[in-house]
Amino acid sequence: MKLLEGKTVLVTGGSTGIGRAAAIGAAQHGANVAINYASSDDKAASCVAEIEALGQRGLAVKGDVALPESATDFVNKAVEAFGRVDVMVSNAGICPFHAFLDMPVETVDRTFRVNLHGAYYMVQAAANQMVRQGQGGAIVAVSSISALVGGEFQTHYTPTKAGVHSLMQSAAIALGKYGIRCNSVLPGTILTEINKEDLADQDKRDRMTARIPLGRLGESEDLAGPIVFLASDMAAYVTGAALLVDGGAFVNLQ
Ligand SMILES: NC(=O)C1=CN([C@@H]2O[C@H](COP(=O)(O)OP(=O)(O)OC[C@H]3O[C@@H](n4cnc5c(N)ncnc54)[C@H](O)[C@@H]3O)[C@@H](O)[C@H]2O)C=CC1
Ligand SMILES: C[C@H](O)[C@@H]1OC(=O)[C@H](O)[C@@H]1O
Repeated sequence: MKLLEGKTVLVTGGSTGIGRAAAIGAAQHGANVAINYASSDDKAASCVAEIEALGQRGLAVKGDVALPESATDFVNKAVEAFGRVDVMVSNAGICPFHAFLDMPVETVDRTFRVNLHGAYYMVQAAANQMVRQGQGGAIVAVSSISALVGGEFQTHYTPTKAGVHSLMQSAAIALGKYGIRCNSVLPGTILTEINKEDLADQDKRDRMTARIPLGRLGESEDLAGPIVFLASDMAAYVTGAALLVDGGAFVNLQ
């Protein structure tokens, strides 16, 4: 059963990792997919090729999510290509691990701008388009287990993920009257580029794995199903919710 047949799905940071898995998952479920990407034209092109190989239409739009104009540009180009926006997956993010006491101002600023401001502008631009269309829509933000728990080297990052989680709650209230649902997924530790260097430390990797009742770190594809579900009409009465996708790590105190 295809859950997103005929829908147009937009994904930020869609050329790699969780965003790419969401884009491909949406295409497997019958959606045309536009991805926003920051830098690598080759990775974006290969994602579009994968979407097209599934028989769907794909589009890649370059843009820094930290800039408000990237959001309107992304939405406008997707509408030009596909006629509408049904789903926004706000996923782009960075996590430059760093100690707290000597955290550079620029690192804090950039992390906030990409992860939180970027999500805000993208969600707002998509919501305005959905309101203009008058047929509702779905927004899924990629927050994190880090919205709920801290990290010694993530003092600049975890507040952005709590912020994204909170943004989905408030947007769910603001947009409910338009039939637009807003939810977040809260991934645990997923093996992607964002933590490749951090998890090269085998001790840390083993500690993270030991905390997970399902016995393994996550893969990007583990997020595709939950994101597609929240984007689909199967979740028609789900809004303002947050879905942990962490193999059980959060609940594992002892
Ligand atoms: N990997 C993990 O363990 C977890 C990741 N997350 C979140 O998942 C999201 C995706 O990250 P991953 O797939 O893990 O890593 P990733 O590094 O593969 O993906 C991040 C994507 O965002 C893009 N991006 C970064 N800055 C951007 C900008 N200014 N404008 C446009 N795109 C930009 C990157 O180019 C990349 O494609 C992030 O928001 C991250 O915080 C949340 C929880 C756990
Ligand atoms: C990048 C980290 O490995 C990852 O990011 C998150 O949001 C998770 O909490 C992990 O710490």
